[in-house]
Amino acid sequence: MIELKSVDQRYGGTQILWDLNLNIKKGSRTCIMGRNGVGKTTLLKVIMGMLPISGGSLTINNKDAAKASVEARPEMGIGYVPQGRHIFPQLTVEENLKVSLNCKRQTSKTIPEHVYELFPVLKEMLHRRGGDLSGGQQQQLAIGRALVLNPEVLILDEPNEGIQPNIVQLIRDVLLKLNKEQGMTIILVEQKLPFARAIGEEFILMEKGHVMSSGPMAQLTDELVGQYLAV
Ligand SMILES: Nc1ncnc2c1ncn2[C@@H]1O[C@H](COP(=O)(O)OP(=O)(O)OP(=O)(O)O)[C@@H](O)[C@H]1O
Repeated sequence: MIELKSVDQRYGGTQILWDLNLNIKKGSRTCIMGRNGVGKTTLLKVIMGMLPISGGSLTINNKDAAKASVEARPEMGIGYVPQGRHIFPQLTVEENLKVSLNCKRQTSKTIPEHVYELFPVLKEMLHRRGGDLSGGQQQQLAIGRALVLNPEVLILDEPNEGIQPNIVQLIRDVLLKLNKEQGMTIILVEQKLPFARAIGEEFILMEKGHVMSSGPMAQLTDELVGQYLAV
């Protein structure tokens, strides 16, 4: 459902992504891995339409998405949880969640109850300012905000950075539930191997803007880990 063919991307004169090919299937769980600075976030931003590509093609549900703006992504059924969460600190939890309701895809003007069922703390803290929440609560808010639009694909950039273990477990359980019960496609950038193995059915290993290896998670050998992930 998301396909990249020979994609190149540049920041000014510096090429970051090189001849990148990727085919994300509907209902799959894919984990993108690699050391710091290899281009994982850049790849997600390309899929999100936040960065233009300088070569190749990007299609979403067989439609050319290379020139479609980031604002068009929710209508295409894509939800995004950025690195660093990017919640609005001055707005309440409820107001943060309602930000998504302004999007055209959303016909209802209320927050779907399942968001609170998945993350009960959001209901408890509905009137608390986003900036006053803990890191783990903010991450639940960031994921909840993306889920308000009932996306078909959920893209997450290192959701566990600086999060305590019980919340990491909750996020893992929520992602697996969304995938298994709703068939939601999950694309995850993750550096921590146990979490990547728990979520990913497929892996993609990147280095210096290239995909070096990909396949079923069972084929992610210690040798590949040593070569492309260990620091
Ligand atoms: N706005 C920018 N302008 C120029 N170069 C950038 C910009 N953003 C990122 N880069 C460079 O692009 C490369 C890839 O960065 P990117 O953030 O995609 O890597 P990453 O694999 O997600 O790293 P991390 O795990 O640290 O988040 C890095 O060399 C980075 O310095």
